[in-house]
Amino acid sequence: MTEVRIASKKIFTLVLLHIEAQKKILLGFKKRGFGADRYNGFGGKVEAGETIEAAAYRELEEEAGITTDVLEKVGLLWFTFRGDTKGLEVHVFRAASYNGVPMESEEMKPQWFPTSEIPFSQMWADDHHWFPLFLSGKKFVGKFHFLEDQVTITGKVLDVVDELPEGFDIGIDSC
Ligand SMILES: CNc1ncnc2c1ncn2[C@@H]1O[C@H](COP(=O)(O)OP(=O)(O)OP(=O)(O)O)[C@@H](O)[C@H]1O
Repeated sequence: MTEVRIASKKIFTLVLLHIEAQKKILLGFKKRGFGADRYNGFGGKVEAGETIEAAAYRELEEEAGITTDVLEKVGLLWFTFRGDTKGLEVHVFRAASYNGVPMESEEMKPQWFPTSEIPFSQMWADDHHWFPLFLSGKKFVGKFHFLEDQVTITGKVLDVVDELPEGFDIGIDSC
């Protein structure tokens, strides 16, 4: 067990558009910034004065050029990195339908994938742990501790829950 001291947190959203009837999911190839050159859902930092849900709708539109009528909150993830006292709290949402046509933005290039062919080798290392829970309609809470390389996971907790907590506490954690 390693002790991790987290002094502050940043809140992010992550939206996954999952069309269950067609067994497909929309991901975006991130062209710049944090997580560049990886596929991910659409999302970003929650801005001051904005609700987390509003940020999720906004980022989906900004990054993928589409809107959705309903977002369901399905997951809460907590990422920490060795040598960094900042925690990343990611609120994961599911969209089951959308309006418009997915379009490439400055940040993301959207691409559909069959849910049986999700490109985990080109995604964040945590994704292959929790995507199966997402795809099977579960709600989940996960904590992942990474090395500085942002690839190696040295600590992991992942639980299926009935109700999602509001967020994570900063302070001392072990993993
Ligand atoms: C560590 N393991 C991780 N696994 C899966 N997803 C992760 C992640 N860590 C961050 N994410 C997501 O990556 C996006 C970053 O967003 P990011 O581009 O930094 O934000 P935003 O669009 O506000 O940035 P700009 O400042 O405009 O560039 C955001 O959806 C966030 O939820």
